[in-house]
Amino acid sequence: MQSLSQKEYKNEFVSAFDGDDSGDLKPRQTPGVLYSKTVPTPVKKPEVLAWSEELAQELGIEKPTDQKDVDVLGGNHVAPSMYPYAACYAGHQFGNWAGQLGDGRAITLGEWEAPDGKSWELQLKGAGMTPYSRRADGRAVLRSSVREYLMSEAMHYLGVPTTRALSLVSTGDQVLRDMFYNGNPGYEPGAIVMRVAPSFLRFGSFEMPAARRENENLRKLVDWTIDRYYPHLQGEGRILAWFKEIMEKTALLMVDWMRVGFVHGVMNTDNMSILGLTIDYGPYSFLDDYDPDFTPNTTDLPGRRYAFGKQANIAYWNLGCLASAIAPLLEGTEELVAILETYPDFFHGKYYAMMGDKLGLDQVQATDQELITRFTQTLYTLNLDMTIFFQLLIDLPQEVGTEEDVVAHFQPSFYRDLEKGERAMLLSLITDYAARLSANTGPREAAAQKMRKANPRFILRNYLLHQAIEELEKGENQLFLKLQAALKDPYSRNHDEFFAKRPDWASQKAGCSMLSCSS
Ligand SMILES: Nc1ncnc2c1ncn2[C@@H]1O[C@H](COP(=O)(O)OP(=O)(O)OP(=O)(O)O)[C@@H](O)[C@H]1O
Ligand SMILES: [Mg+2]
Repeated sequence: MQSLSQKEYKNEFVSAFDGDDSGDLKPRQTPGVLYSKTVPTPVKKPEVLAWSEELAQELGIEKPTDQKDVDVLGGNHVAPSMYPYAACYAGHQFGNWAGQLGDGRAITLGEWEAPDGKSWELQLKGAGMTPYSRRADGRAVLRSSVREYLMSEAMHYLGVPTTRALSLVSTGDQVLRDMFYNGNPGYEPGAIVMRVAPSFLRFGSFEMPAARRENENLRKLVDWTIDRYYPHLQGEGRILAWFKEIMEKTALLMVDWMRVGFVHGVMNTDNMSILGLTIDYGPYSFLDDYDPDFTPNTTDLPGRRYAFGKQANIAYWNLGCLASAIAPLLEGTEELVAILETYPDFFHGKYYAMMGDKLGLDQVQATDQELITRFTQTLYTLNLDMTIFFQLLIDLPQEVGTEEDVVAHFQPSFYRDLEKGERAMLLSLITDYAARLSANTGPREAAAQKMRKANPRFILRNYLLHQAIEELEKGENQLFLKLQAALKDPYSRNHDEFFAKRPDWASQKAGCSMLSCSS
């Protein structure tokens, strides 16, 4: 175990590429470089609110005991071997080219080598102005930092690829935010999350040099990324092979999001990880009642571009942007396009296999695809709670029984009374499902086991986060601690105090269902 302040950090990204070493924080375009040196701006009084001990153990990081370590987490101390920087990236936002964006409030401090030899970037989110802050302040509020801290860890324990969060620190400073975008800004407590990931490179990191026609930078970045993160890909054609892997990782990520009912909310290309990780926890949500049109992001309401059911398509679109960015490195685009076009089939194959696991099917036949579609249609039409419904499905009795029996069994997943036709719809689905389940080659218990692995029982619902944040702002952390414990064990029945639908009061309340990007 080593302490944050005494570690010898590596800075391999910085060593590999030209950067802007000036340290100047004035907002500006930085052509020709992939990053700018950025020292975090000190905060008034950093205090550790939360610490991810399991992650720290894995990385060999000592829990902060002295002020210097806490100061690293708050951006008040930069260890001598660190080279802190903000990365320069671009992006397509809501379908439009946005040009240079960059880390406007994220600062990578250095690379931490873990005992197993793996390297992790340590990054502060909310640590102050960078050359990419544009007109904003480089800060993050407690509300959004709690959401990022808890949710990235929750996703990890759900088995969904994600950036991780090591610590949550309050800064002692106030941050001005117009939370509802209604012209009524107010002060909120500031906070900083230390995130870790093998890399925070995004699709937008490649779009930037491509847009600037900096072919040398682009080629070097692609080569470096493959050597470091995809080292098994060597020789002729490796850029294509690399793109295929990113395509597959991204598709698998979408499948995982659909499995657990996660809606990201801001799938711009600058929020797409080159490693297929979930990155940037902003106005995200789990689904409560199943609705493919649900978007948690108030800014996204007009087009619902980032709604739950559109995520797989948006990922495809985003992969198209990445393909365009790397195309100049290839002789022609035919093969690249051919790989891209395998996405829909690849995704659908994995999607149906995943849904088969959720339903406990031994294998998914063509007729099962119809059954799967009936499930999602029924969930949607009847406004059923996704998570609770699949849990109840695991406990379905061998004998399905009458319509009353079925309705009573699934009652805990209802947000409203069902009409006559809806009750019949549910009965017929469940009857057909039970028949299909008995056609499995394995025993019923094997199906149940598969279902328990595919279907989370605890999800971090927005209203729970909202309540935990309200408490924290009053200086209480009871609910926060309970959620932090529950999220580590999401497939068990050990945290059934949270096994409940979103309460009525939370359905329209800001922060409990929908959120703005203000963070
Ligand atoms: N308070 C802020 N100060 C400076 N820049 C910001 C701020 N909030 C967002 N940005 C910048 O605006 C762009 C889009 O923001 P977005 O909400 O996707 O990212 P984010 O939540 O800040 O960070 P990340 O993607 O690193 O998790 C990014 O370039 C981001 O750095
Ligand atoms: Mg972002």
